[in-house]
Amino acid sequence: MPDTRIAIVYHSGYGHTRRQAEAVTSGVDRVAGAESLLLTVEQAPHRWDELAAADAIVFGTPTYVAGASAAFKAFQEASSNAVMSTGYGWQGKLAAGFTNSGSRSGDKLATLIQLSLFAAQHGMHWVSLGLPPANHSSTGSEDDLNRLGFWLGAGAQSNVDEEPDLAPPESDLLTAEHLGRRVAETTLAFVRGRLAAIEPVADRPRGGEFSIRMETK
Ligand SMILES: Cc1cc2nc3c(=O)[nH]c(=O)nc-3n(C[C@H](O)[C@H](O)[C@H](O)COP(=O)(O)O)c2cc1C
Repeated sequence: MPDTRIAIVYHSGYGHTRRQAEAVTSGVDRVAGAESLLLTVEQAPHRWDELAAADAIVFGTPTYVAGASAAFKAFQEASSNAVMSTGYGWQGKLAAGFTNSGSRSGDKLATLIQLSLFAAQHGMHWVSLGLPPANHSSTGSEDDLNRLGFWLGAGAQSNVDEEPDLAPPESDLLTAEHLGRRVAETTLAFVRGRLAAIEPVADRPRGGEFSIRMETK
């Protein structure tokens, strides 16, 4: 049994963002105690129970016309009925995001902001990329991790005349893998910390079944 399960929900029209999603998944699976669940936005609406059981959800979409793709937006809207309206089941989960587009900028930041607002509307805790920006000096290169210089999530860039076996480049896939590993490690710390904060009823002076141990200096 893994200690934590992390879902990755993504859309990819032509396969490039799928490569990024697979890299996030492999980053999650590199962390002992963590297990990934990779779902497309087409599959996710049939798997709400499995998403409810995950401790974290990583959202991924191509940037189409300066925002998430219409297919990803449809998943967002479906979650409003299926998750928000039925009791905010994703509240307290961790979240992160990634996006891929044709241009180096391509307005990907707008998409990452959109994903983080989506997580906030669900009451989730956002995990940032956690890498310094790179490829911004005379010694930088396209091979650097985080070559596109994002903080909010993982960015990738795919030349529009290249198939997914060539684009996005390895540096962007390694950046996505880093995000997956970071989300898994952060989620494990969060889940284990939450468990450690819960005392069994026998240790409680009064009240219900569990108490949260509040320690003050
Ligand atoms: C409808 C549409 C809109 C797009 N808009 C943008 C854009 O705003 N910025 C950008 O850099 N690339 C844009 N692109 C290019 C895609 O982001 C790029 O080809 C990406 O790799 C596609 O990912 P996918 O193969 O996972 O669908 C657009 C592509 C399409 C089809």
